[in-house]
Amino acid sequence: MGSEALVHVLLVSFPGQGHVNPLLRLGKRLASKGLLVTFTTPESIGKAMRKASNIGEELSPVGDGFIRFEFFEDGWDEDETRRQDLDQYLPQLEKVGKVLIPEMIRRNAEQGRPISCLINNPFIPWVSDVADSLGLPSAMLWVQSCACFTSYYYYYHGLVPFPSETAMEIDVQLPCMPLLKHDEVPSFLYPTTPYPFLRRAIMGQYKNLDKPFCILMDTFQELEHEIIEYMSKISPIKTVGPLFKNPKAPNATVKGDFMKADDCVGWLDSKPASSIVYVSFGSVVYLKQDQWDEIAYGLLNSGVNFLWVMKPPHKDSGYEVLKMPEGFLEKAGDRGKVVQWSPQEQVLAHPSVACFVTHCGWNSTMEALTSGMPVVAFPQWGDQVTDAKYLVDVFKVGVRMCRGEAENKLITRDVVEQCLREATSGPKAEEMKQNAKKWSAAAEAAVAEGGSSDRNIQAFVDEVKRRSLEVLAASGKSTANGGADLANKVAGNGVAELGEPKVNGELKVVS
Ligand SMILES: O=c1c(-c2ccc(O)cc2)coc2cc(O[C@@H]3O[C@H](CO)[C@@H](O)[C@H](O)[C@H]3O)cc(O)c12
Ligand SMILES: O=c1ccn([C@@H]2O[C@H](COP(=O)(O)OP(=O)(O)O)[C@@H](O)[C@H]2O)c(=O)[nH]1
Repeated sequence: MGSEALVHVLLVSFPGQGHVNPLLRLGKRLASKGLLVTFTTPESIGKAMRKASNIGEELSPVGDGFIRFEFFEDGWDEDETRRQDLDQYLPQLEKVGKVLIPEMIRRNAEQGRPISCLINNPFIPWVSDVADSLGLPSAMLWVQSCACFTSYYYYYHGLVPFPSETAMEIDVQLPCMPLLKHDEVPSFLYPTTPYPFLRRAIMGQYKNLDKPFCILMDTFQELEHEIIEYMSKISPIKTVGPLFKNPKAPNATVKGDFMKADDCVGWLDSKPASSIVYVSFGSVVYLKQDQWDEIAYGLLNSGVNFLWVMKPPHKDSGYEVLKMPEGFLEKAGDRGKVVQWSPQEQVLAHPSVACFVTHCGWNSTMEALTSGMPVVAFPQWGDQVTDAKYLVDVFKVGVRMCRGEAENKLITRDVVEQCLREATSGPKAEEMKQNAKKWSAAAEAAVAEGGSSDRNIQAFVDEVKRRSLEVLAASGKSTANGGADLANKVAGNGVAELGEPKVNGELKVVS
């Protein structure tokens, strides 16, 4: 069967690594269930992805379906510095996306691949408006935890008091969640956050939350059981995680890294079991030089082996380029390896790695839990502070090294050393390892055939197929004939002239 006959979904991603990774993983999961998936994000990132990963023009088979890429221009010059300012960049993406995405949809229909559903991640909520205007259904992939989804939901609707200028230090109690201390609430919600643009970006998604027919989440029922059950009654959520485990296509080579990972697996292989600490703060967090130095000395003094990711800052970010302390690399010798970007999935799965010093981004959190890897929590901002609370107090797989950037406290080398020792040897380390292994087994079961996330993905795929029949019935064509009629009905300005969708009982699912 050719890819033309498959139901086709378009995934539109915000151009950040922590957003592309989960959406692309969802794409592979949907493809493995027999859909044709087109993944799109701005060309500026497309260029980086093509260079770093195996992404070509062609269709890649994944399980029973296929995935392909198309990128769109964001309308700015390659070296435009305004991209660093989300208050300017997000409106620009919306302006060009509202023209170029409908054009992409029309082109695909003309080429015999009519699109049946749009899926976006947060920060680009206008994708649902584009879908609406074309009479297409849309879904959203939430890329943080359900606990954070709930926190933002309660904040947006003003359902409980949050820290405010007049009451900064109040704790927040949300249903089915542990009490969050004021500094465990996602930090974009503090009145003092240095990143109000990220709060605005997230709130923009909540303004449009009634548009997607489904909110997919990269978490799993067993992990956040009570809060998922509670929020399911309020919002059409479906948990489909951990997305980075794909049992039907485990070796799919399609990856969305923006930077080529440095080769470090040979070095990991050369070290004894459970002897290495892996240190990474994700793709957007940058520490200050004095904090970096303390971590370096903490690593040296603890005597552990370590793999440390030191990624260069974006040239327009305004961050200082960090340096290792004088003589650090010589003192570490073969005990340590510093890389610019790591193949994190492989690192976390490696038997030589004992624990993960992480900024607790949600992707890193899910990857650690799923890999059965204990963590040392070093959150900075946003959802990271909430994720750290869960890793340490709820999932019980972590040691806390700090409480977040808002604390404005230098974590000394002695504290770093002490946390590393606690996480790598002794009874606490053993207990965390056992807990991490339990989460890993629960995660495997959730994505295995018939598991909670697998059932939810299957139900979503079935729903997309059902709705695709409605869309095609409304355009008077079936997928097999290319849906050129739909293409004709999509006007140049992106406004579809379709009537009310209606089901045509005679059409059959063609895949
Ligand atoms: O890429 C960005 C950009 C950005 C700015 C300019 C530009 O031209 C392109 C991109 C801004 O904020 C981000 C924030 C992020 O938060 C991260 O988002 C994850 C998923 O929501 C969380 O789990 C993590 O904790 C959190 O650190 C992740 C990102 O990838 C980005
Ligand atoms: O050296 C690195 C550092 C990070 N990552 C990946 O980048 C993503 C980072 O997402 P996360 O939500 O953890 O943090 P963010 O970068 O969004 O703050 C995760 O999928 C990591 O596996 C990676 O592949 N290599």
